[in-house]
Parts: sequence; structure tokens; C-alpha cells
Amino acid sequence: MAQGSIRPGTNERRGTTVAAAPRQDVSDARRIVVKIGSSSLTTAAGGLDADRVDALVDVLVKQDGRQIVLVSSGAIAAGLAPLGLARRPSDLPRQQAAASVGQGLLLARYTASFARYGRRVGQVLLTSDDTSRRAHYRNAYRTLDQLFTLGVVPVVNENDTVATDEIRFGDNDRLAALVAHLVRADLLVLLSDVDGLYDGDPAKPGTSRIAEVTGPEDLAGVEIGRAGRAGVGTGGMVTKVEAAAIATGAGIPVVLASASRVADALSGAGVGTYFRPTGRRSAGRLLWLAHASTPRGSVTLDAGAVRAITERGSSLLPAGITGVSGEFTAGEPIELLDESGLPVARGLVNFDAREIPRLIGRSTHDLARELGPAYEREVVHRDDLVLLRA
Ligand SMILES: Nc1ncnc2c1ncn2[C@@H]1O[C@H](COP(=O)(O)OP(=O)(O)O)[C@@H](O)[C@H]1O
Ligand SMILES: N[C@@H](CCC(=O)OP(=O)(O)O)C(=O)O
Repeated sequence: MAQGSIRPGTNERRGTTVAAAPRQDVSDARRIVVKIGSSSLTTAAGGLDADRVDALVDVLVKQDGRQIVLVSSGAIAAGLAPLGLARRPSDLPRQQAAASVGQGLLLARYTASFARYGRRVGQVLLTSDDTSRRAHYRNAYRTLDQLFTLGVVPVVNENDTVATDEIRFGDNDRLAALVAHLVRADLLVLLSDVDGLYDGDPAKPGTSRIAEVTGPEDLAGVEIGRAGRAGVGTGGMVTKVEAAAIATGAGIPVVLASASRVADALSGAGVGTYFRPTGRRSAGRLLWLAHASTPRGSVTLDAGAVRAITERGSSLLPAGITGVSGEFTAGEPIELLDESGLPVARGLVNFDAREIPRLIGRSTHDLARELGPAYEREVVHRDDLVLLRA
């Protein structure tokens, strides 16, 4: 582990304190995505905890001059008791049934809680898959922006009832990072039942909180675990660290903190773990394409096509394709492989898989003459393509 670059902060259980670096970008942030996990919204018995919802809302409504998007998990957890389920089911249909019952209850809880301050909430349910499509991405942005304009607090969750295993986020951490990018947030705050990222399993003695992560090299050797104590969360720290990497890579700072310290986390105080931005801010939905979509198949490119898309920013034309695999329809995400089968890029394809064999190696001009003008199009347009290698 790169011990030198990790700044230890307060190890609350051991009572030692080291001053953390100031987080100016956190205190200056105006548009903020706050994500809260199931484990921070439930009672010990597993039901939705109204007091914890109120405690969160009490802080969020006091963020004067700031726009907040709340990404809230908890639909499945909230649906367990009404369905007589003792614990979170492991199969997708019962998880979806629980989410279907619980999402309404979750929103009703937020609606009542924000109403104490005369504030309204709006439900936004997103799937990972459709948000990588251009029209849907634009629409999601427009809806969220309009909710801000109207002073409504958007409460986002994954659309659990329609998401299949293949396209599911499952956890809301990466969804929150992509929403932060979608709304061009200045900050992402991930709230959990643990007060930050630890250098090992926090349940074990001798592990301590990491106050700041400056880049991926700081995480070498850190034991990032999955299971949560409460048994209602899903991704553990793995998905939180992945979410932090997505957001910081897009220029958005991240604070990972305990839900009970949300006020401090939002103020820029040295609580939790602060992940410093590593990349530049970027616009567009291509981040979604890289991180949210599940490719439905692939096409293999010859060396010239690989160079054209990686070095010249070109679209992928039929002439550069040597093979196709998988079942996909036009508009779906596919992977673009080099001749050795390694992924080069991901893109939204303009043809069905079954149409591609007869296009392979042909010029768009010839195809148009032979098959009609509809065939004079790229297989993947450059605007729908994201490179997976630098
Ligand atoms: N290195 C680590 N640092 C902090 N927490 C960790 C680490 N490894 C595993 N965890 C576990 O991750 C849990 C949080 O993840 P999860 O239960 O999915 O929460 P949430 O519902 O908030 O998304 C913590 O309760 C903790 O037990
Ligand atoms: N969409 C799901 C989120 C699943 C979940 O448990 O996520 P998290 O607690 O953030 O790890 C729900 O609302 O139950």
C-alpha cells in the first residue's frame, strides 16, 4: 500500500485524531448528488426507519443555495416486511416484487418527510441500459433539470422491477456516480453505515479509516470488502470505490461518510473518506456507455479500423469489420474488438447482428448501390462510441 500518500484521519473507535486537509471543492459545491444505502435507512429488524429518513431530510433541506439530487436505495428493504419476508431474497423475481411494494413506501416516506418543510419530491427511476441511449439520456437530464427549476428534490433509484440480471446495477453506488455526471454535479456524497473507507475490514481491530484518496495508487493493498453488517446492502465497499473512481475520473470529488455525519460531509469537514478528482470534467452520455451498459455482442475490427477509431476519431464502417458475434438489435451497445479479441471500444450499433455478415468488408458506397440508401450508414457512429483504452 502507498502508505505515504494516504492521510489518516480520525479513527473514531480508537480515538486518535489527525487534522485532515481542507476540502474547498466540497464546501463550494452547488449541485450535489447524495446517495444513501439501504443499510442506513433500515431498522435493526430490517424495516424502513422513519427517524433515519427524517434525520437525513433535516440536513438536506438546510443546504441553502445548493441543489440536491437524492439517490436512495431501500426499496427492496422497505418491501420485505409487508411481504412477510424475513430477509432480503436472493432471487431476482422476489427482489423485484419487494422493490415494487417498497418503492412506493419509500417515496411516501420521503414525501412526508420533506413535506414537514414544505418541500416536494419527484421520483426518478432509471435503468442502466436505457440511459446510455442518446434520447433517453437527454430526457433524463431535462427532467432532472426541470425538477431543480421547480424547486423539487429528485429522488432517484434504479427501476428495479424492469431491470434484468444482465443490465442491472443492483447497487446504487455506480448509478449515483453516473447521475452525478449526468446532472454535472460538483460533488458526490456516498452515505453508508460505515464512517469511510478503511484499510481493511472495519470489523477487525487494528484497521483505520483512510481520510483521503488521491488516486488509484492509494488503494493498492487496501482490503476492499463486499458484505455489509446489516445484510440489506449489496455492493459493500467494492461498488463504492468503483463509483468513486467513475466520478473522480470525470472530475467530480467524492466524500464517502457515515449517514449520521451527513451535515459534516456536506460542509467540507474532515469526516469520512475524500476522493480527490483525478480526471477532467466531461459532458455527454459516453461515460454511461462505458460504465453502465452491458454489451449484447461484438464486432471484430481489422488493424486499419482500430487505428481509424483510436487515432483519428472515425466512425466504424462496414469495410473495417472482419467478424460479428452475439444477438443484438440496432441501437444496442456492442463491443468493438481488435484482431486478438481485446476490447478497443464500446458503441451503439446501427444494425441488427443478422444484417452484419453481408456488410463485412464492403464499402458503404457499394452497399448503398446494391441494397438501398439505408445501408449507406456507419456500423457505429463516432458520437456513439467510447474508447476503452487511452
Ligand atoms: N475496507 C472497507 N472499509 C469500509 N467498509 C468496508 C470495507 N470492506 C467492507 N466494508 C463493508 O461495507 C459495508 C457498506 O456496504 P453496504 O452494506 O453495501 O452499504 P450500503 O447499504 O450503505 O450501500 C460496511 O458496513 C462494511 O462492513
Ligand atoms: N435499488 C435497490 C438498491 C439495492 C441496494 O441495496 O443498494 P445499496 O444499499 O446502495 O447497496 C433498492 O432500492 O432496494
